Amino acid sequence: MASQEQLELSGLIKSVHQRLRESAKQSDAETAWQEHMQDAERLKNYADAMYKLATCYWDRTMEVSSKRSNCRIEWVVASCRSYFLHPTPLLYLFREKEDKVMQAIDASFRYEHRPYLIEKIKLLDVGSCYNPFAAFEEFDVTAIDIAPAQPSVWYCDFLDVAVRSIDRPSFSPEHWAVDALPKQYYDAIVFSLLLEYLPSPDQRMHCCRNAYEMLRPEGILLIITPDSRHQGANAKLMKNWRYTLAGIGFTRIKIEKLEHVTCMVFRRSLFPEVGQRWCAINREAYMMPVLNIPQDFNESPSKEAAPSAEQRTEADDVDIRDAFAGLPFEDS
Ligand SMILES: C[S@@+](CC[C@H](N)C(=O)[O-])C[C@H]1O[C@@H](n2cnc3c(N)ncnc32)[C@H](O)[C@@H]1O
Repeated sequence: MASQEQLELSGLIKSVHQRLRESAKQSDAETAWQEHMQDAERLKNYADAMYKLATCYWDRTMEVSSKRSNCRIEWVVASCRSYFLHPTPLLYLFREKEDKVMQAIDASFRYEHRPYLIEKIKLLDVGSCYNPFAAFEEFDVTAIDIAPAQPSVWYCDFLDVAVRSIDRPSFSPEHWAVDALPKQYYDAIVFSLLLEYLPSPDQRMHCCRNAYEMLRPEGILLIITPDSRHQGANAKLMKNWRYTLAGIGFTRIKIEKLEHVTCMVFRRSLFPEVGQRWCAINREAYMMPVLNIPQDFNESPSKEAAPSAEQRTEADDVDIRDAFAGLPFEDS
């Protein structure tokens, strides 16, 4: 069962997310974000709480219960290894698949692939907080955050970062900050529990477009999103993410439900037509190019009375369960 401290840390994180969403509803997401970014104390408290929760509770619980395969960090590492470094990297399998799709569009399609050369996997961890991937030697990590909890994490707002045709990331060491990030440079970009921090679907979309710009063709975007509901409960939402990202030029190549999160890998396709074809074939009536999260559809908690036992929905039960599991994000 969760300790008092764990509940307090979760509560603090939840309240920051909630406050930001409330303020975006009352003004607009851009204004709410600017105000949020001015609040140095709140950002610092959030960073401290997140760091402690992740390293003292979540990661440790996974180790103790021998469920390391259930850990989002390990999942990202394993996915990158099999995609880039396996004796037969998955990357080449997806080339073959894309070629087949292109030939279905145009029977005369031919493309001469080159080997995807890689020494270390260049990984951009957006919303890194405490730079968990620094511990793995196969990565050359750029860790960024609006509230770094470790000195190896650079200050950077991914919603407001310059994306340039430069040959490496540009830093301003005196400010511990990123000046600009390069186009078509990273092999892998990680959004671990990032998107639900952002109060509006447009901001989430902006992050995904930025990721597309910064990834090498055939690079991958790994998205971890909180999800404690049963397998399939968020299936429509996740399928809509797939639809939306396909429209940008990503192909979803893996999705896996772990105990408290859904993990996905999207490949920056060599040919945007691959995503467009997926959209054309798979579009269902409800699908829209928008990145919603469950919280977008909830009423303001301040206006709601606490539900009685009979009124409680699955989401409320998940709230209660998560408070004890220590994952704070399935909030109202
Ligand atoms: C829930 S924490 C996740 C931390 C870490 N990735 C993990 O999985 O444990 C979300 C992080 O995203 C950061 N963040 C939110 N918006 C951001 C933005 N626009 N640019 C960079 N970092 C951002 C927050 O400061 C916070 O550290």
